[in-house]
Amino acid sequence: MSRFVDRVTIHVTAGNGGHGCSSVHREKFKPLGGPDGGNGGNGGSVRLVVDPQVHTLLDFHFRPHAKGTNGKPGMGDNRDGATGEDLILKVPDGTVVLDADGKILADLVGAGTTFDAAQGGRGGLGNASLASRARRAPGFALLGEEGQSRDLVLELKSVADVGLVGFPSAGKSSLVSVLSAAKPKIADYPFTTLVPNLGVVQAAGDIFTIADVPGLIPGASMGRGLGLEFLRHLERCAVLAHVVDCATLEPGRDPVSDIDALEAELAAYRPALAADHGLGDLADRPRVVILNKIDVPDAAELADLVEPELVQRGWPVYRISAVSRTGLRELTFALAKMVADYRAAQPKAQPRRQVIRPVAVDDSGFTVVPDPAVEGGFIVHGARPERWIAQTQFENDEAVGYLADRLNRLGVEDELKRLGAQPGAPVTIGAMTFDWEPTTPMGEDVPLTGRGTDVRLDRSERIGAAERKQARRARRSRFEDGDVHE
Ligand SMILES: Nc1nc2c(ncn2[C@@H]2O[C@H](COP(=O)(O)OP(=O)(O)OP(=O)(O)O)[C@@H](O)[C@H]2O)c(=O)[nH]1
Ligand SMILES: [Mg+2]
Repeated sequence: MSRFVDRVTIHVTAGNGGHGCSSVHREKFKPLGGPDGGNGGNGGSVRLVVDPQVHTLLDFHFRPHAKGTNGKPGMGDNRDGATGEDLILKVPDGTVVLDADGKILADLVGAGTTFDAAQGGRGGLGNASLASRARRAPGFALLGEEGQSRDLVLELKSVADVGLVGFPSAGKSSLVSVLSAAKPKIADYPFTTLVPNLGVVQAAGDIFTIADVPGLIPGASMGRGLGLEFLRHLERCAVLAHVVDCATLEPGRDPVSDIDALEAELAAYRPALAADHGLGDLADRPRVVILNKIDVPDAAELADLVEPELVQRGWPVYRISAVSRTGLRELTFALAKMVADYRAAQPKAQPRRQVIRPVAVDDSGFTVVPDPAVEGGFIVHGARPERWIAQTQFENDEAVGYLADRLNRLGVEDELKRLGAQPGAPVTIGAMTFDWEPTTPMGEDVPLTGRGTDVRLDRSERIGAAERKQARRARRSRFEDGDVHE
């Protein structure tokens, strides 16, 4: 029996998007055939998928880092880069996903249930996709976005069929060790068991699992002892079995009062996931009472004494000894039958194809706030402007011009103006701070340019047709004047 790992922190990183390509189509006699740079491929995401074949989180314990494949960059000739492959992490049924702060993000129940752990970065557009009427041959492409990266905590509640409930040293671990191949630690001091052990029990054709959990003491539902830790593991058990120590010499304890004390704890426990999949309250779970240690003479007598009262409560009672291995056969078959009955009574679990995604946030807006660290500076917040910054090749003037246009269209410029930003003010968006140069000198309209460089970045030095004509005329007149001989 492998170690039963039930809580692990994993670091998931999705693949980065591939960069877009900036390329110009070339062909014989057609040297400038228009932009043909392809788009970068999207990065691969990381997904958690419930697989009924997986029973522990052990793998994650050894390999806590998971990364999706990067998207490939776009290429010339309109070839798009390949999409990165998604990384599928198989998790056991009943895995609870929490963020690093302990907030529950998802409870994965049912084969095939999927959780998007990290979203792959979008591929950047190539210059072919960026071409428009106003910008016929863009000399730049967009960069691929980085893949999402985050830490997640995976928690597995033992999804055992039978959960053992009992005071410390009642013999729970001993029982699991004789019923299954599991070898939990057994000792005569309380709280020997600190993490639950799962055992697989075979009863003729039936197989069921049994969870040996830490001992329970009064006050556990308030967190005493290993309290809540213990109760958490019982939430998904189909059958609860009280393991009672009939040989205890502690004053004030006897089988009936032990059971009553533990029942009170079960009743007081508010399952964190009570409503989630119709398991109902712990109180509704079928019970069985196991009177242990009857190899001790006094214990057998005590068992005789209390058995009628327990039977009267409607609970099946079994007398066993884990040490001398008596009464185990009947107990095993009885538990197998209770589990089978319970399973049959449950609505059939449909294989679910549910996909759980982080709630989509509205990313259309943006806000501009004064920068507390810099006098006269501003910070622009917003998913889109921040994404655009990440997509921009800042060494390329055209790309910067395109970014400026996008920000302008979104209204960032207007908002900066409204807040009284002065030209040259340091403006921070995402990881980038730059001096704000209004793209439109206040109040003036800039005509759209044709292809190539944006006029606003670089005033054109090219000579217009009118100027050429004038120059020709000037040359001709000089020639007629004979100046040409000089
Ligand atoms: N005589 C006798 N002793 C037993 C029997 N079953 C368990 N014990 C003893 O009781 C002590 C406690 O047994 P464990 O199996 O560790 O008890 P536990 O309920 O798992 O205890 P915690 O893990 O501390 O909650 C050990 O010394 C066992 O040898 C039994 O049937 N007869
Ligand atoms: Mg134990």
